[in-house]
Amino acid sequence: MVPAILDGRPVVLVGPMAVGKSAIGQQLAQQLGLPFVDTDAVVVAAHGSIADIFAGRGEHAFREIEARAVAKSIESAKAQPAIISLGGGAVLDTGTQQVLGECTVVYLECDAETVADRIARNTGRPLLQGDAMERWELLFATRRPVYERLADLVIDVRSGSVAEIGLQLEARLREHAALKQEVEK
Ligand SMILES: Nc1ncnc2c1ncn2[C@@H]1O[C@H](COP(=O)(O)OP(=O)(O)O)[C@@H](O)[C@H]1O
Ligand SMILES: O=C(O)C1=C[C@@H](OP(=O)(O)O)[C@@H](O)[C@H](O)C1
Ligand SMILES: [Mg+2]
Repeated sequence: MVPAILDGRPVVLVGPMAVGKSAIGQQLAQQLGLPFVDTDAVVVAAHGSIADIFAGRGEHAFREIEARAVAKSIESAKAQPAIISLGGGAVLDTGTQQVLGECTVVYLECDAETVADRIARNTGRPLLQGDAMERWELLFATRRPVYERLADLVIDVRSGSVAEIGLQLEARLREHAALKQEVEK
């Protein structure tokens, strides 16, 4: 049976790099007893590391592979409910934007100050080579309107642990599902 909190739709977490999409998605899935799908992990399992794909085949090839992984993951989550976290740039694909119209999209909202330490610790992201913070801020500025436009729910992740934000997100999803049911009555 599909849990009422999902409202029949896959829940998909979006937002810029290092805001916690993977960690909070995993946490939420665990709370709800649902499978968790990280589309970056789907890509890596089939094609090797993201850094190697960027280096060997370029960003364009990565985006094509990513869009297919996102579409497949969302399609299967319609039949077999799951929580899905995307990579930060997946929302740029117009096909993905369309598919997200059939999901509950959660935008994790953050700022440069909060992610600075996490970005400094993890140097594996190909798009953050060089001055990582400058690159992050530039990417965020161009992508922010897309995240905002696609979002059904916006969660402020500037404070709180992964566990605390997971519980907040669960409460917001319940509220959202209940409101939708009320409107559809
Ligand atoms: N609210 C949080 N508090 C502390 N650490 C966090 C929080 N959210 C994420 N992290 C940590 O930040 C790093 C990046 O998180 P991750 O989930 O990989 O981000 P994303 O998938 O958005 O790039 C990970 O080490 C994760 O454990
Ligand atoms: O923002 C991006 O363009 C990217 C974000 C990464 O995922 P996270 O947002 O989970 O770090 C990963 O998909 C790739 O390095 C590209
Ligand atoms: Mg991630």
